[in-house]
Amino acid sequence: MGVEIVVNDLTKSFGKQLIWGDVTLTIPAGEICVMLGPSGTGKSVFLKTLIGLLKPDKGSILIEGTDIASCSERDLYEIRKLFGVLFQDGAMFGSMNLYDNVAFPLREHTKKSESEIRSIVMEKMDLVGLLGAEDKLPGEISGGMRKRAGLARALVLDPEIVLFDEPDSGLDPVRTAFLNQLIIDLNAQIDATFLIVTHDVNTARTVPDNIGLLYHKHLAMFGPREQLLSSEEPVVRQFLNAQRVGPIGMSEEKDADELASEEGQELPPLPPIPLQQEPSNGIPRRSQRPPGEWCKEHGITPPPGSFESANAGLAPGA
Ligand SMILES: Nc1ncnc2c1ncn2[C@@H]1O[C@H](COP(=O)(O)OP(=O)(O)OP(=O)(O)O)[C@@H](O)[C@H]1O
Repeated sequence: MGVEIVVNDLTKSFGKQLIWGDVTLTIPAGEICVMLGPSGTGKSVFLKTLIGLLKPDKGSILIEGTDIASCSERDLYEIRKLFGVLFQDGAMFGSMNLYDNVAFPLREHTKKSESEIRSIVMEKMDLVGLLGAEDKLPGEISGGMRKRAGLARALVLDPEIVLFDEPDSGLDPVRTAFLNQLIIDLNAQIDATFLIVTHDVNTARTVPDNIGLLYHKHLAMFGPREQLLSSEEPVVRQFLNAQRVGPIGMSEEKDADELASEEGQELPPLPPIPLQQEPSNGIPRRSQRPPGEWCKEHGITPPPGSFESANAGLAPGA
């Protein structure tokens, strides 16, 4: 069913450099969340902190009652078994074929026999559409296949939480669309909690239940997809619509002169909120909410044309 992650008042610095501070959010069990933010705002650092690879300076991360920011190494080892991680480049061992790469965590962390391992590896390879490619080396396959192999490996220990670090980086838009569908289908099937770090605005607009935005050393907003897609908050609006006008500049924040020169510039209206992408079998995911529910509950009128199509409001160039 997936587990909840409760992050409270988290702060992380490297030496004197504050990466982000006061990050508070709850990643709900079984749901899909996307974390966005300009380059260098510390999204990867956030993922690494969640799995205990980096220690925060302050704050807590509660998972099933254990605070992984302060627990013992032994407890951390146990908690880490709940996680599957898809690293940016798939993080495959180049000298091992896909079968051995996917089998690796099972051989390292369990006492399963080779025949049990075989059945799990083949099941996960099937889940990600890679049956038949077991003997290939990572260098012999495309980037998209490597990501799917990395995903199969992230799933072999039946994780309750799956973290995706830029799953779409380096993929063309069609491969990204297939990978997003696979992510949605997997969530429906295994019900784990998914957190995806991405730069792809279209992915953020159509895939998740919730969106977070890290900006300027803090969490600018975190909430249901409809909340962020209907938000007039300048940073959220600029980022989710891939616009140049707004507080985010070429290298993080615009200075006062740049902002002053934009004064009076009319912002384009908010684009329609697209329908959330559904599992390919058409059966709604357990955590899926009816389109428009959040807006209705909060008395927000969504932009005209919202919830009419999955491609509504595609940001230009996204
Ligand atoms: N181990 C480390 N030691 C010191 N500084 C680090 C370390 N890891 C990351 N940083 C710094 O933390 C900042 C945030 O890095 P991070 O990779 O998390 O950003 P990001 O938002 O994921 O960026 P991108 O979108 O470009 O992948 C960067 O300035 C980086 O140099």
